[in-house]
Amino acid sequence: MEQYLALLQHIIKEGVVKTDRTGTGTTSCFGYQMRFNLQDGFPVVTTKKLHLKSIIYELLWFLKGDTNIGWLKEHGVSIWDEWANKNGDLGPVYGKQWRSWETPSGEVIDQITIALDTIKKNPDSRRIIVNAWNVGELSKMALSPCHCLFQFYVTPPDTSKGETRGKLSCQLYQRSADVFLGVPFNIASYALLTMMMAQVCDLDAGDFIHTFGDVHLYSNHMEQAKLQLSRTPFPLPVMKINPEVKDLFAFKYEDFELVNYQFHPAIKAPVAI
Ligand SMILES: Nc1nc(=O)c2c([nH]1)NC[C@@H]1CN(c3ccc(C(=O)N[C@@H](CCC(=O)O)C(=O)O)cc3)CN21
Ligand SMILES: O=c1ccn([C@H]2C[C@H](O)[C@@H](COP(=O)(O)O)O2)c(=O)[nH]1
Repeated sequence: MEQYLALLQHIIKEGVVKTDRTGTGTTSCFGYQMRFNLQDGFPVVTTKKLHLKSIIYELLWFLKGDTNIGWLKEHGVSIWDEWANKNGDLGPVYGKQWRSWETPSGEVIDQITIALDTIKKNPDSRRIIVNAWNVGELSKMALSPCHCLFQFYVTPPDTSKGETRGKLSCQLYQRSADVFLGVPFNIASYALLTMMMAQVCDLDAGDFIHTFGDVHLYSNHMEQAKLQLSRTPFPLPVMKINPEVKDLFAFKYEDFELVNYQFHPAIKAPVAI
């Protein structure tokens, strides 16, 4: 995960001090990009222990179209607790927009299913986009989408190299990024989504490209970031996914196994609300 350490270093070196909505204060840059070849291993931070269980359950929860924290809490995941109302609702956040975006005429659009169908039937399409930034519903969301738009791209097989399968890549635009707490989650989550989508479309996983708007380190994460930079990263682990699953919406937590994950000790940090 040299890419992640380079991002931490970039913010510490080039960032400007900026106030923010939460009142915490950040060091921030505008615009940055990282690329992960998913054949090189699963991109999980190794310079601290990452809680992969929360990441997998959160992704399955998005894919269910769920926007209430009840299901996450049943599985011991608490990362969304601070933003939910007393009934556990977050408003029309990611799950709603991914699976059931409502148009003014009352039509309901399942963007994920459309993306899957397009990858299978029209892989050269330049319109394979999922957008969570539903301007008309932002005021009803507990938090505006941070990972707000992603696009898929299919590379055809290179027959001169004997390849028989194409590769699926994904690029995410993240408008706002908490580099210490959020970004390790976001990288692993989209890398996994790309691998799952590739498997059910009979493609290999290609690249995950992570593009940022306001990418920041909170002032109370600076020491933790420097501690990570003092540690030597380990080789990346491998994510094994149950090959039997051919329906994106049928994946369960037990279908994933992270093999050979070596990591440095966890580092605690407060989340800015
Ligand atoms: N300021 C902020 N940063 C975020 O990353 C973030 C938000 N707000 N609000 C919405 C979601 C919730 N996300 C979160 C929230 C908390 C952790 C967190 O506390 N992580 C700890 C413990 C992980 C666990 O309990 O599973 C960590 O060490 O990674 C991570 C992502 C990502 N998002
Ligand atoms: O998946 C996520 C969700 C949230 N974040 C971070 C980015 C910001 O630090 C806050 C959101 O605050 P805004 O004022 O709405 O930008 O949450 C993240 O990094 N990843």
